[in-house]
Amino acid sequence: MNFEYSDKVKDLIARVTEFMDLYVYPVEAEMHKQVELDPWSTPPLMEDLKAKAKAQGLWNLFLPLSYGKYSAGLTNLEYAPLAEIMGKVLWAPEVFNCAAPDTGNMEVLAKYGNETQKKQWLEPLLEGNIRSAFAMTEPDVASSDATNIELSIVRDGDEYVINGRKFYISGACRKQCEIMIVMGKTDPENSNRYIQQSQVLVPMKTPGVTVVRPMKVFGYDDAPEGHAEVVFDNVRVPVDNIIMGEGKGFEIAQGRLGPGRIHHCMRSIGAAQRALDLMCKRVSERIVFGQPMIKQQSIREDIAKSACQIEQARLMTLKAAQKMDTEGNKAAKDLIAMIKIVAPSMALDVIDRAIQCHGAAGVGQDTFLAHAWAAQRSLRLADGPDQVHMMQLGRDLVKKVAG
Ligand SMILES: Cc1cc2nc3c(=O)[nH]c(=O)nc-3n(C[C@H](O)[C@H](O)[C@H](O)COP(=O)(O)OP(=O)(O)OC[C@H]3O[C@@H](n4cnc5c(N)ncnc54)[C@H](O)[C@@H]3O)c2cc1C
Repeated sequence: MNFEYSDKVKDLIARVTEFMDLYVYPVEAEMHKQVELDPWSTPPLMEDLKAKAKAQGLWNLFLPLSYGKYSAGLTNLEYAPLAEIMGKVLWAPEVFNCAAPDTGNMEVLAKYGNETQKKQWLEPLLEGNIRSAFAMTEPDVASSDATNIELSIVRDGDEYVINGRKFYISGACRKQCEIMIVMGKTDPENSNRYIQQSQVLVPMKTPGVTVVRPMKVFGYDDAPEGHAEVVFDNVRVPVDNIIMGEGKGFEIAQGRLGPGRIHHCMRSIGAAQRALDLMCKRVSERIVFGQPMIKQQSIREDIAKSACQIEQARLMTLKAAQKMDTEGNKAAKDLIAMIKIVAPSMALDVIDRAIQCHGAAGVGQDTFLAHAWAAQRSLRLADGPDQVHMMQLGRDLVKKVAG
């Protein structure tokens, strides 16, 4: 394995770092103020930053080479250090049009959408002109098992009629969110539970779609993105809005998750690294019992353990990314599961230590730590709870050895 970056990637790392230093970190407080004023709209500051990033060619870096004309030309391995830098500020990935759930939705449309769907939805998403959501989880069933999904999609002539309730649908609260990819069942009685599901494009403004409320994450509403509870009450869309065809929902969901999961992990590493950097600064400045905190052995251990954990996770992420690039997402399945199990918990450990070093300030609003902790804790659920990855990984590893 060779994780030495090419000159092209070194240049991008320098440019994304400089962009963050010049334009993102200095406006973190201002961004929060703008969000508070109008929680469910894209803040004007975000639009300014997007325009700057786009003008500098720091745009859509996430889309791997295999997506042809839509790709910015980077492999997963090359994108990893860039996503890590963006992950240091929760809202920064959007500045570069590299934020979930849009990234996953763009990948789905690029890979599985037809030409009309691409024109109508992928192109404005790639331009950053609209936002999107992916609606799978339902409050009434254990949604970590996609075969449980109950939302019904029934064909009626040239239309599908959709009924059901979803929650924690990231992005759907935002006024600029125009399209949802909705997972439901077109064939609930099929004896094969993996072809009961389909994915359908539902414009947010379709009659019968209601955003009931923003769900919270440890008290955070994560505006302007938010995580919506959404009701579908006799929602009608043309049959052409189906992606790939009936019964393909599960297959598309599987195809979407590999890249999305590893992108989350890259950003988790960035969040952990920023927490460690803050911790280092704090312990060298703060005097406890007559000397800087760093003079204490336990603090040095916290710093050392955090650095070890971050580097382990980083290397594992790079290995998974490289395998995706060289052998495909399916071949990298085990490594992606491993890093999805490891990275958010690692980030939680590191952020928790950083919180402790910061005392009360660590749980407050003056550092990014508390919100970062909440986001990383959610990631142990979102895109599949840890236990589901472990269940599948354990099963597959044993199969390889014992047949
Ligand atoms: C901040 C946030 C954003 C999200 N964004 C989206 C989104 O945009 N779109 C969307 O569709 N969903 C989204 N989700 C939902 C998320 O994907 C689901 O919460 C997740 O898939 C788990 O489904 P569930 O909540 O129904 O939990 P359940 O399926 O009810 O599982 C509950 C718990 O059961 C345990 N469990 C499950 N299986 C096993 C097992 N095999 N062995 C042992 N224990 C097990 C796990 O501890 C699991 O956490 C988001 C969630 C959060 C918190």
